[in-house]
Amino acid sequence: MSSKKISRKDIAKMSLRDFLRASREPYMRLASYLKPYRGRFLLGMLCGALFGVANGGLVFLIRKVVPLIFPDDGSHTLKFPAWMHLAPITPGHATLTQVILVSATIPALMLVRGVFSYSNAYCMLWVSQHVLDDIRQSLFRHLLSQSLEFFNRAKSGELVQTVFNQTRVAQQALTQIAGDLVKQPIAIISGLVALFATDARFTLFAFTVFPLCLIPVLVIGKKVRSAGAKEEEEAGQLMVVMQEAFAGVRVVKTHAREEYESERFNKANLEMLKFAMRWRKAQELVTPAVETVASLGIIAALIYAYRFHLDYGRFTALNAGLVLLYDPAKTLGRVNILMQKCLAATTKVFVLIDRPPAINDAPNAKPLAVSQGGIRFQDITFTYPTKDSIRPAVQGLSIEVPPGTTCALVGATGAGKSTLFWLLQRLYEPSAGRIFIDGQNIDSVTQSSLREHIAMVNQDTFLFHDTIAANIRYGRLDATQAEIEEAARRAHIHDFIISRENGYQTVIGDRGCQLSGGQQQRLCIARAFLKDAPILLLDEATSALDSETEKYIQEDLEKLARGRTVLAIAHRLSTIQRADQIVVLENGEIKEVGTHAELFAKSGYYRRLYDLQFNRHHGGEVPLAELAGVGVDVTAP
Ligand SMILES: Nc1ncnc2c1ncn2[C@@H]1O[C@H](COP(=O)(O)OP(=O)(O)OP(=O)(O)O)[C@@H](O)[C@H]1O
Repeated sequence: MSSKKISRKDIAKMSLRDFLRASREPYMRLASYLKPYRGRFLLGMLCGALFGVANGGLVFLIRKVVPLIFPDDGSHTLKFPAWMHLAPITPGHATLTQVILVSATIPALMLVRGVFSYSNAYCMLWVSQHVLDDIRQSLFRHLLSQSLEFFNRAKSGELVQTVFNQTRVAQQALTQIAGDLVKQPIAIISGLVALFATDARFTLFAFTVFPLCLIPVLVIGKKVRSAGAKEEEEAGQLMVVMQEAFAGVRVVKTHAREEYESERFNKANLEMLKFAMRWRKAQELVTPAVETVASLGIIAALIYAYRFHLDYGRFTALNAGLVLLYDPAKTLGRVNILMQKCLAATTKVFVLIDRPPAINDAPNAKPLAVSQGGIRFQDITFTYPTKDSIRPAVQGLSIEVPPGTTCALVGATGAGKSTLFWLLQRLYEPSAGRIFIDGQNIDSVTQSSLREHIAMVNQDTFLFHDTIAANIRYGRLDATQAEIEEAARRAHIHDFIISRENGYQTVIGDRGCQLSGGQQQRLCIARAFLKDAPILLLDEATSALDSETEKYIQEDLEKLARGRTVLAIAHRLSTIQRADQIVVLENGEIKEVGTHAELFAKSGYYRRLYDLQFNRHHGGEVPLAELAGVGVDVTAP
């Protein structure tokens, strides 16, 4: 089933009937989430219905009890069923005990009605929280299954808003509306039955006014549709601003842009406030408008009582009935408004849930079986699926990396080196060509098994706001503490960890911000040691670490690379010199392939890179990227 996206403009233009028709599909989808909880949901509905019936019962009861106190209103002796063994009560001659006993039935029925109301609310809340949990989970899981391309385009703040907030609004739609649509109409019907049974003519007379009460609901309802949807949209924008400011707080601070960010936040906040106010104002207007129109009914009732000499007991019961009808009628009026707001949220949630992931496992996909770890790129061409991609990031590229060897990728910035990493992990699909690992086409194996066999250490380390142990364990979730410590030892970070007061249980802050750059990289290396994958993707750091740390990390990486098939984006000549094969890339195509000695002897592009380094620096190692990327035209003869 798919959800067609309905724009705000469409919603604003729709008539109520069209709107209800369009909104049926998301509600049917929502209702399908109720299936596992239908027992409790139905119980909640039943309690709601019994609450409604109790409403009418109260009118009957008042009608019976009040005349006992007022003897001259023409009512008859109150007789009880024989099995109750109670003496009849004659109006005006009831004893105090009898009055107390009979009057006590009103609070007793109120209590029963209250229990039904509470049980209804409790069941609906319970069901709604579980439904919310399920919708959130399936949405979150589904979002994570989307390709990298999806996340490149999506604003993470908006995603957070949809997963957290829109699902909540959708859940309210389901339970509050489903609950009220049964409870309130039954309360109204039972109230009406009691009113008609008490005095049909009075009820008809009073209800000449009732249809008028619907007018404000319909008029105002139309106005709030767009405001409700727009408020949700603006809330998404607010989340985007917040998320970016917090995630990029270092950039914000180092540029002293706190004021600027506050302004952005303020602007988004005011926009949201504008629509929130519009929505709330309309919602709040419904009640007084309905009440004002309904008060006209009082005139009708009083005229009727005067004209037809209504007795006091009957008059009290009828008025109680009208009062008891008011709340359900008001709630039903609000349900209409709530439905309008919920539709936008529900549609948004299902549009995301229905979005198929760009990359799926083949129907008969098997787990990848790696015996040696040989990699082969065969005639690969790939263009990023963005509107402004004018040329392929990688074109007609073939590379063979024999098992257990290291292949260094060299080239200027934007040459396509990282793209090869993403393609090998099947985070993007090439438009032409195939990639094999140990002879198995990677699109014929499961994505999870493929990624289990590949470890990646890159310069853009990401650590979670969690303990050191948990961050290392991310490499292999079933690792024991001893294995985690062993990995940390091999990455030369164990001593540092145990020197901390809480050792492996030290929490390292957002993105590991309480650690230095070198420590963060070592944790990532430890993670890769723990993963122990046969294929290693290595993106060497270009960021300035002090030379000693750099040297140690280089040693750690060499140790990590031993016995594995390595594809390395090499920024250091020492790595390149040791590589079994160097692939020099330019604009997504292979320029040269060979060992360091072969390429050096060729006097080509690679030789220029090399010479440039030594001519400028007279020895000492500097990152190749510095030459290839930043301001140095390595292609110049
Ligand atoms: N997500 C993306 N969407 C669109 N184009 C992209 C995307 N990522 C990279 N590109 C483009 O693809 C080309 C190759 O990029 P890639 O990241 O592979 O280069 P690189 O050689 O790794 O560069 P660097 O050394 O600077 O990291 C570049 O022109 C880049 O602009």
